[in-house]
Amino acid sequence: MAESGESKLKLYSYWRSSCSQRVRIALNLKGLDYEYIPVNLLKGEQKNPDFLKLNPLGYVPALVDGEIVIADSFAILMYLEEKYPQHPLLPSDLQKKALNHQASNVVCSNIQPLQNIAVLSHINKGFAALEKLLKDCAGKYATGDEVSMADLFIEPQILGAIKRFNIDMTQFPLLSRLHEAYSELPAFQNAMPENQPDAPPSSVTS
Ligand SMILES: N[C@@H](CCC(=O)N[C@@H](CS)C(=O)NCC(=O)O)C(=O)O
Repeated sequence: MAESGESKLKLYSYWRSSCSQRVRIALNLKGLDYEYIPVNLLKGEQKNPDFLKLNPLGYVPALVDGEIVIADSFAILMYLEEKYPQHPLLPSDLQKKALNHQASNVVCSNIQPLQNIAVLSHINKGFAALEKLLKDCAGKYATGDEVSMADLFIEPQILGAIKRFNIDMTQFPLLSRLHEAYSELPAFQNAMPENQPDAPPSSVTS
């Protein structure tokens, strides 16, 4: 909820953007009301001069909180984490916290930027690394039995891999199990691409 005297958070998002989806999950988990502002990447709206004022790189997501503008999902999540400590995304245990940072960065740096047809093999490599990284610490979720930051990075990437790139996730049993667990959580369900206001009707079955 917006605190009194504060304007409502605004999220510039694209329904199918995994980077935007991470932030949507965080906003949902923390129970924060926000205005959804669609940016149609296929129409090139991320390159509109008005949007470039928010993020000169021309990427979604971007979060606007009053006078504060933050682009880049990682920076947004850190901001939300500090300003709205409810439902912490980072465990207090230092090792698990570091593991969350590491897993998040595997997605951020080694999977998502490479997510196009020519480089699908990099996605498989990143998923294989995540399987190894998490094998000794995963509980119901990536680093234990509570949802934490790594989960927010992992699920949109799995969804994208399945729905857009037809990657066979059975080769990644741990990630497949986590995917099942996420699919039962309302915060994750409500953040799904097809449940966003700018999703085309046909996306429900895609
Ligand atoms: N590191 C950035 C990456 C942002 C990013 O790559 N966003 C993609 C969508 S997931 C985008 O806006 N692409 C638009 C384009 O390539 O023109 C983040 O995590 O927010």
